[in-house]
Amino acid sequence: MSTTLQELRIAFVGAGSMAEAIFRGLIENKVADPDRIAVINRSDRDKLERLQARYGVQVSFDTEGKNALIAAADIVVLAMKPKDVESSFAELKQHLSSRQLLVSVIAGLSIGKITALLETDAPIVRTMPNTSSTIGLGATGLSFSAGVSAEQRGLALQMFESVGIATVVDEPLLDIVTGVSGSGPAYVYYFMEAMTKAAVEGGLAEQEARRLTVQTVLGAARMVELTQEDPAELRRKVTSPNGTTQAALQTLDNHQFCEGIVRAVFRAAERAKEMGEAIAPGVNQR
Ligand SMILES: NC(=O)C1=CN([C@@H]2O[C@H](COP(=O)(O)OP(=O)(O)OC[C@H]3O[C@@H](n4cnc5c(N)ncnc54)[C@H](O)[C@@H]3O)[C@@H](O)[C@H]2O)C=CC1
Ligand SMILES: O=C(O)[C@@H]1CCC=N1
Repeated sequence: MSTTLQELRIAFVGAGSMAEAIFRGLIENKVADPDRIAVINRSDRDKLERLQARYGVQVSFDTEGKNALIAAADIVVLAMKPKDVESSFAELKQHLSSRQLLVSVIAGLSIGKITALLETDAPIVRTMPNTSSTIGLGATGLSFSAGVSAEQRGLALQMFESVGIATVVDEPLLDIVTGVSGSGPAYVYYFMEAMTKAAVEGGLAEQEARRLTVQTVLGAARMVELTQEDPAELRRKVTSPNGTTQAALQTLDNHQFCEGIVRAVFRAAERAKEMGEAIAPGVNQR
C-alpha cells in the first residue's frame, strides 16, 4: 500500500502567504494533520504564535527546536522569498538528509541550483502554486528532479491536488506557469479593483459595486468551466451587434487590453527567470 500525506511529517520553511495558503488547504481539506505539520520562520515569533493558535501546527521559537522540526520532516517545503534563499539554504543544508523529499515553491529557482546550493542528493519537486490554494482552488505547475520516485511524485501531486488542480510540466515551462497562474490571481484582483472603482464612480455603493463585480467574475469563470465553451465564443454571446458590450470591448482594444495582458504574463515569466538567475549567480548548477 502506498504512503499518504497523512502519515508523513511536513515542514514548511518560510511562514509566509504561500506556505499558509498550502498548509491551510491541507488541514481544512483533512489531507494532513496539523500535528504533523511544522512551520518554521526566521524570527517572527508573533506570526508563529498566530499560526499555531489558528491551525494547531507545530512551531518552535528557538533555533535548536526549529532545526529538530526540519530534521524530523519527511517532506520539507522551501517557501522563503528568493532574496532569502542563499542565507537560509546555507543554514538549512546542515539539517537535511537525502531521505527527505524537498518541495520548492520559490519562483524562478531551478532544480539544478537547489541541488547545488543545498549540496544534496535528495529528490526535488519544483512547483509554482498560487494563493487560491487557501480555498482549495489553487492551480499548480510541478516539475521533478530525476531522483523523484513514482511514489514521491504521487505524494507531491496529492499535496497540490488536495488544494486545487495540479499539472506536471517540463521545468523550463514553470516560468510561463508563473506568469499565468502564479501571478495570475493578482491580475484578476486588479481587474476587479478597476470594475469596482468604475461602479462606484458610476454611483453604486461600494458594497453593491463589490458584490456585482465578484459575482460577475465568478459567473464568467464558472461559465467557462461548466459549459467548456471557448471564452471567445462566450464573449460573442454577450456582445450584441452595435450594443453596449461591443462599445466597451472596443474601448478596451483602444487601450491595448489584450496586448497588455499578454505582455504582463510574459514579463512575469521573464522576471521569474531573472530572479532565479540572481540567486547565487556564480554557482554551478548540478
Ligand atoms: N505569494 C504568492 O502568490 C506566491 C509565492 N510564491 C513563492 O513563495 C515564496 C514565498 O513567498 P510569500 O509566501 O509570498 O513570501 P512571504 O514574505 O509572505 O513569506 C516568506 C517567509 O519566509 C520566511 N523566511 C525568510 N528567511 C527565512 C529563513 N532563513 N528561515 C526560515 N524562514 C525564513 C519569512 O520569515 C516569511 O515567513 C517565494 O519564493 C515566492 O516566489 C510562489 C507562488 C505564489
Ligand atoms: O510575485 C512573486 O514574485 C510571487 C511569485 C508568483 C506570485 N507571487
